[in-house]
Amino acid sequence: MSEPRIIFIGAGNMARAIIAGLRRRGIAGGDIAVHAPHLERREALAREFGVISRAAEAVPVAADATVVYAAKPKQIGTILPSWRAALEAGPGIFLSLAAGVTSASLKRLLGPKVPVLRCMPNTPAQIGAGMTTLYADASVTAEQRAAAEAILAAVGRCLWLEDEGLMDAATALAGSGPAYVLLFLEALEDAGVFQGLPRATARILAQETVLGAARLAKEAQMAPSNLRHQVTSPAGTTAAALAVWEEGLRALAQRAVQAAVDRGRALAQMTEEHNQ
Ligand SMILES: NC(=O)C1=CN([C@@H]2O[C@H](COP(=O)(O)OP(=O)(O)OC[C@H]3O[C@@H](n4cnc5c(N)ncnc54)[C@H](OP(=O)(O)O)[C@@H]3O)[C@@H](O)[C@H]2O)C=CC1
Ligand SMILES: O=C(O)[C@@H]1CCC=N1
Repeated sequence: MSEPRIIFIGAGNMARAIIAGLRRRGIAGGDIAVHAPHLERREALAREFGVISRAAEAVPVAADATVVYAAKPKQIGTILPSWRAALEAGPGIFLSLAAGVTSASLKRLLGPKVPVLRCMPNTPAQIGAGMTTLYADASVTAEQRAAAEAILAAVGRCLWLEDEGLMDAATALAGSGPAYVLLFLEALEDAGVFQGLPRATARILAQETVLGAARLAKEAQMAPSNLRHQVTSPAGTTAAALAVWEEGLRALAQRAVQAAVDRGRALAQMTEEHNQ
């Protein structure tokens, strides 16, 4: 049997989502290996997707392999050094999902020879509706970028950032973003229940409205403000509600995204200090 070409370090939520996408795209289970400490977690992936389950320890990898880091950012300094020799041996690439961990940090851990790429997917990847930003510096070739993008394209849309400094903002907007939208959904559902709608009805109304508005914004190719004006009759119900939202929503969005950016930078700093 040939060696797997896509090797996951970590068998958690994001690894599972991406593996599911790769299998949907027709990548063979035998082309994918998963390394993680807990037998049950990685064996569950092996049963469900036919991938190769392996202990956490590093092993030599195929020359054209992509090693995907899908364990937690704070563990990166202890996990990566053992993979350095395997990665340095071949022309394979290293693709990190770790929030906040910079290319410079990764290169310090893996050495200057290993092509390092970063990405920031999000949890709608579980259903193939993910939004991933990617970054690689100028030393990474077009073929290496394409190999990384092919993996993330299996779970949704991909966008490249030219400036690594913007990865923190992308993480705060799209990486964490599903949680903001889900909180909004929950709040709308509760507000509907407060007005007397049955819970199940309020949930359907909230879900379909958020989904429909997001699709409209994407497909109509108009600014959200123009589409909002279409809903807003003079002195009508929408105008009354919007006046309340405007009391705080924009300022809250700014503060929330800023808090995520600040936290990302603090975590990166802690990871950096931990790795020195
Ligand atoms: N969750 C999210 O919304 C997003 C997360 N990310 C990033 O993705 C990465 C993974 O996050 P997520 O999937 O949520 O995390 P999880 O906690 O679900 O998964 C982490 C995995 O790492 C494994 N692990 C722990 N130690 C080792 C080791 N020594 N070697 C190999 N694997 C190990 C764990 O193994 P075991 O199962 O055996 O315990 C677990 O499977 C993080 O870096 C995060 O920043 C990026 C975008 C969005
Ligand atoms: O909350 C976190 O730190 C990770 C990164 C983006 C989404 N989840």
